[in-house]
Amino acid sequence: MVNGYPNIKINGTTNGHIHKALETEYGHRYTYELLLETVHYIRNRVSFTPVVGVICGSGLGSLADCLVNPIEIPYSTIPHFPTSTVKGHVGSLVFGHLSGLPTVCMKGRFHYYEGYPLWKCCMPIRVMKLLGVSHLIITNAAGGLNPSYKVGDIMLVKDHINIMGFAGNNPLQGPNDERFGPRFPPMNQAYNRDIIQLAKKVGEDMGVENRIHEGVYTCLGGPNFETVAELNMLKMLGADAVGMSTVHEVITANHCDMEVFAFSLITNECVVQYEANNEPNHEEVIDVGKQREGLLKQLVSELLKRVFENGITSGKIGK
Ligand SMILES: O=P(O)(O)O[C@H]1O[C@H](CO)[C@@H](O)[C@H]1O
Ligand code: HPA
Repeated sequence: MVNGYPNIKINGTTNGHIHKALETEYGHRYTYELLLETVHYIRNRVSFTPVVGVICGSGLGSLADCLVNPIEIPYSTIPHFPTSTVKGHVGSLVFGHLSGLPTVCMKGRFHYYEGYPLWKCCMPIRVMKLLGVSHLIITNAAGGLNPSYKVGDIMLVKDHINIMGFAGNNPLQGPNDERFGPRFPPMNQAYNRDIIQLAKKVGEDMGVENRIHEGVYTCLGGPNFETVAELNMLKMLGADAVGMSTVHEVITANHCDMEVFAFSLITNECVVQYEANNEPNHEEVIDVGKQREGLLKQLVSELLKRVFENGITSGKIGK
């Protein structure tokens, strides 16, 4: 490997043309070294090493309010960081302690529809990894496809369908730097099963087990909400909830060997019939996030406490 590019040799010599082509195609991507500059900037401002990362979904930024002694760093001031452009995504990293654990919250994420390529949307995940984060909690607002889901319910993500990946759009595309992870990462145990079980138990103890489900999330590119035909297709494929984020983040986090737990707040029921006249909208999505913030804060704080009390590291079978 040379600067993250494969050192391709043809007839015994390194092929400069191929290098040049890769440079043009992928040279704009974040190298390991570039991300270290971002990490260096952050470390100069935060005195502790975060072990937990939380990505706050649309309207869920208040999860960061749980942090004790918060230090907030706007994305716009961090070297090489993209900026947030979506309502309900403030655009800052907040460091502090959550249930006694050193934590960093992303108050605002990056979406493909904002014009960022997937590798850019996922850049903060590698930054969190380099900072020391081992456990990542990913949250999102999503439309409920499963007819048993109601607005305000929580879906613990047990798996995903990477629709954008079907067309070859993947955050790991391009030269692979082994310092982040392997060329061909497995994805069949992408969501830590032990943490899912623990979250169900926390839900029971909070008396909200009837509002908590386990299901399959899928992500489309957005920004438009889906057509009736698209939603019916996604249902047939086995998706229980649909959104415009998370999947590529989960892939990037697994690639660099983080423990991942994700949940969706069901903010609207997907309209799967032509006769219905209700339409989804982003304001409603954010409102539902606000209505459920108390419950989600309690769930996340209690879950994290138990994850670390129980010493859950890998939720993978056989590890
Ligand atoms: O996935 P998060 O960021 O929670 O946001 C969801 O809400 C927005 C649509 O209202 C989309 O961005 C969708 O992905
Ligand atoms: N579709 C896609 N993304 C979403 C939805 C939806 O219905 N609700 C919240 N984010």
